[in-house]
Amino acid sequence: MKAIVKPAPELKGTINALSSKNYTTRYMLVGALAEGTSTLYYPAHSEDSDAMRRCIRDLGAIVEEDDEKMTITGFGRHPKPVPELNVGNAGAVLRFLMSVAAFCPELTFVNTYPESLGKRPHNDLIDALKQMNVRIDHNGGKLPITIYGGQPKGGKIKVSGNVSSQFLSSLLFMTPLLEEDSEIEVLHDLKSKIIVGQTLEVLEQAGIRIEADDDLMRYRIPGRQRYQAQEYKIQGDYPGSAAILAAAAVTSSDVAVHRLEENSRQGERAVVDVLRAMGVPLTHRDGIVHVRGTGLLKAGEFDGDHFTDAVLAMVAASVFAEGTSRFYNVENLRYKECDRITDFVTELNKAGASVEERQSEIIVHGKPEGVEGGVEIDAHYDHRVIMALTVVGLRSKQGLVIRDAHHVAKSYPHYFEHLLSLGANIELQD
Ligand SMILES: O=C(O)C1=C[C@@H](OP(=O)(O)O)[C@@H](O)[C@H](O)C1
Ligand SMILES: C=C(OP(=O)(O)O)C(=O)O
Repeated sequence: MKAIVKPAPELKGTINALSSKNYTTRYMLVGALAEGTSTLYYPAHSEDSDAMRRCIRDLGAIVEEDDEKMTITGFGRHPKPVPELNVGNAGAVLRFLMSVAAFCPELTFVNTYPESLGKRPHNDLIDALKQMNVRIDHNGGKLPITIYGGQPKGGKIKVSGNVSSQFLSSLLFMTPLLEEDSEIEVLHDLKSKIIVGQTLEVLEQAGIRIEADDDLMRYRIPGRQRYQAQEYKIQGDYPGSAAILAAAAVTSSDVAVHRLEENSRQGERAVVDVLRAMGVPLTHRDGIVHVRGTGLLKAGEFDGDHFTDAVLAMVAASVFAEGTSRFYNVENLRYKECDRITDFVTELNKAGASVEERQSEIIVHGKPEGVEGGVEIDAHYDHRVIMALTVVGLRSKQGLVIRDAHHVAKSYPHYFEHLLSLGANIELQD
């Protein structure tokens, strides 16, 4: 699908935020690891959540759904020994299930997105699982990956945290089910640290006990635990909503996004403060972020690791700010659906923005007068590139054509529909 994004001077209306992708994958997983029946209210519906649902079903969970809820009868620590799983393009789903696969005799994760997930590294998790008596065949740390499990062992486990927090989260979900107690030590830095808080929150709700140091670098996990079947309610998604808020910030707007809890543990909640720091007029109360945009923004300096999945949307907003903005501590954006520094900066500059890259920074020289546009953008298989470039297109002189825009469905299938409902002028062509 091609998205032809035309300039939109004004956006107006109300959106219900989609449900959180990162909570949905976690609640589905803990539902599958429990032995009774859990209920998830308002789970997300997107390619990534579909991937988790498909995989836990393949592994033996019974999943039933109606319009508002999903019930999951789990398999506990006894997944069905299937030969193969297809996680689509979902990094978190792959990494969380690699540890679960350690309970299966032989399971291959296939490579269906060679240009995206197929390029992402998983060595740090492979190294950790090897310490646990799990044998693994892999393609230089990448897909396809075959896990020969059966008898995983706890004990002392070291895992590096400087590429992705998902490796640590994966081990935190699996180690409580082991016979032995475990101690996990995180080596190097821990990137996307905030999201590990979401993992610990969900584990606690599922009745799992874990002792974590305050800096989240060491954990003590008693073995022989059982996940409890529970009821979970999924909150609105900040990372996806960040793109809608950025669109409202760069136009003349009156846009309210509902279902965004003020006290959420999603790191991307920080976008409210980032936009405020850029001078965007907004309020946040009763779960509603209300932007009354003027299109005037000022530059700022931000530690992007605090809101990793919303950095691209905030960079897109800063393209129109007065002054130079700096997003630092973002090196691990290079290991996501595409290289979100080099690939994204290339597309922004193609659109007429003035953006520079460093190994772990994105530097934006703002153009309050707008960018030229009038070019075709490559989506690089990345939903967040698509959402962010759409924001840029809305304030370009000649619009932008985004190729392969259907990849937006990885996390936010209704993104264009939501923007259209606010009055954006976007044509979608198959
Ligand atoms: O744990 C999770 O669900 C996620 C962790 C983050 O990845 P990294 O830890 O690789 O930064 C985030 O970007 C991703 O969308 C989801
Ligand atoms: C990086 C992302 O997801 P994942 O790592 O789960 O593929 C994302 O949603 O932006």
